[in-house]
Amino acid sequence: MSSVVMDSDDELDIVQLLTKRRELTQALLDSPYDLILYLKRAIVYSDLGYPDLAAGDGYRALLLCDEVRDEDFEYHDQALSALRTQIQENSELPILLRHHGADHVDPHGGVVAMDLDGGVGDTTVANLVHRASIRCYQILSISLLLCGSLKSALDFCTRGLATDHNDEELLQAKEYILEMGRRKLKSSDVDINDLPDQGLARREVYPWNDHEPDRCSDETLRFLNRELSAVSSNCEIKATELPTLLDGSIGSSDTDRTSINSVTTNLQLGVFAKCDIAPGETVLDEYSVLTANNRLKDTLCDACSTELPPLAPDSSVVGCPDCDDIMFCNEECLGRAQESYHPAVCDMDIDAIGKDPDPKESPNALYLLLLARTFAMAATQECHPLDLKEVKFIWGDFLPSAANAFPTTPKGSAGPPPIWTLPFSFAANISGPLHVLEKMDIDIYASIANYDLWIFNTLYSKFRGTASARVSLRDGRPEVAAVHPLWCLANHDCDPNVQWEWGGRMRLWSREKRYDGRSGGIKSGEEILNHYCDIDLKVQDRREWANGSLGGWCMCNRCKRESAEEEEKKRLNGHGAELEQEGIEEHDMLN
Ligand SMILES: C[S@@+](CC[C@H](N)C(=O)[O-])C[C@H]1O[C@@H](n2cnc3c(N)ncnc32)[C@H](O)[C@@H]1O
Repeated sequence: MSSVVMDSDDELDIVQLLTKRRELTQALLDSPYDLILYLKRAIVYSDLGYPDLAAGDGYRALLLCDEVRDEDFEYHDQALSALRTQIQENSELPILLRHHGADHVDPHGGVVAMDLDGGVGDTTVANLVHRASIRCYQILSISLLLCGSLKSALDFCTRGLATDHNDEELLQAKEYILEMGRRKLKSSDVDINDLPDQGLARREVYPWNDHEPDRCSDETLRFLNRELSAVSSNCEIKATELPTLLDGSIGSSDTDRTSINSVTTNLQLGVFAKCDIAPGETVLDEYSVLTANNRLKDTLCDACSTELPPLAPDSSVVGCPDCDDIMFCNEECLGRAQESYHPAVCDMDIDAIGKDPDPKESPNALYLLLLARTFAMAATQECHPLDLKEVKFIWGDFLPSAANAFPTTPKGSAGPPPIWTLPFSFAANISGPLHVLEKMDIDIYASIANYDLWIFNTLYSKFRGTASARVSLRDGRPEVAAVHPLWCLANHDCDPNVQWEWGGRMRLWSREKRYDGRSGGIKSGEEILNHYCDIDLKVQDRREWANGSLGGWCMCNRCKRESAEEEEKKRLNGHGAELEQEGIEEHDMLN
């Protein structure tokens, strides 16, 4: 894994930019409808190397431009008053609105004479909003390009050029987007509808994220073991050294990988037997409301996402007394929903979001729905989303910020660096979550303390590393997803000693027999070896899956042995032992 070497000047810059970001965030908490503050923070994010977060702020600023322009809009008065204050107090506005900080395409391009002369009349405001909206389009076009979200980048660029068809920065941005589009599509003709929108962003504990716990501390382990004792009598959670997994592009044989992996381990959590567990005995039985399903008007429980029992006169099925069409398995599920998430979405017309998606959008839609459920839990429980106990302690597969700090430039952009492993698109990470919040009647400006883009990204990182899915029997696509915060602490092995089934509750029990017919049972002190993939797959298929889902090849004893056997077979057949690996598209457990 490569990282960027930084000198002390770079570090000083970063410290200063982080201070600016903190001050601007505080200013936004005090004045949430100020589009200029959003633009300023977007530029800081861009200079810090977070184009996804820059795009998020550019988009909120663009929405606020509409609020200023249209007096019928909900936040018109607040947005206009914040802008008038900026005009009166901020003499640097014309400079800010001219061009883009560090990533600007032409530092002197697009300069428009702007006379603010301290006036706050309609003409000044109209001029300023016009210029600000172009600035938003510039930031969105370049930032989305850097994340690889090309279709949205071109869409915003085209909208910007419709506002000012001579804007040099937008014209240049359009060239860059088309150039990358031609390379991606391997064609000289670029149709916006063919451009990819699925890009990547940095997956990390942001330097300002103070919600993450020390996952291996005594305090965390005490808390988690208290939670575990409610769903398991024979296991405990402990810190454990795991081999650091390397992605499939580094070395092709097990010999390469074993020599690299043998020196690298990292401290994570795992689940261990605290007494002998007999074959067939239950290991864990966990209920979660952090579930989602993407079937519109289907017969699933809204809380646990299991199939509802048949509707008969003595059926246990109950509906919410205050809204239509929302059904639960029984009073227990209704009760859990009422105490944990349902009041925030009761009768809110939120049901259609993410439902019946285009098949290739199925996993993204489920993750967005998990995000929506988290928002509802946070709002109902009046808690920060990252402090919910179902979310706070789960694995996020984060990389250190320094490893992610790749300089990116729109010129000749090859797309986001592959070390950025969080799948990102404008729809899934920016507009989708904001749409959910609006449907929940949450003010998307006044609530950034709880619902800022970096928080959505942190949630996505966690869900992509831990959610399990059920696929449709009709078309094999994922249609139901859930996070079981304790189940997901058990590590993977292709020779698992447990089996699991998820139907309302996640049940884990000791296998009667291991995959090769050995008898089951787990000895006290042994690790609970879960399985996240189909263990009947061949070793190469399991490894391809693990490369995308675990973040590297599985190095369990079974994989190492079977892979050596395959290599030997190939050698004997004279085919060579090279294994082709596909590039990583997605790191998640749903795929
Ligand atoms: C769902 S989490 C499992 C629990 C995790 N160890 C924790 O601390 O919460 C999945 C992550 O655990 C790690 N992991 C699971 N099984 C592993 C294995 N067999 N070898 C190495 N790492 C493993 C990988 O980093 C993977 O991304």
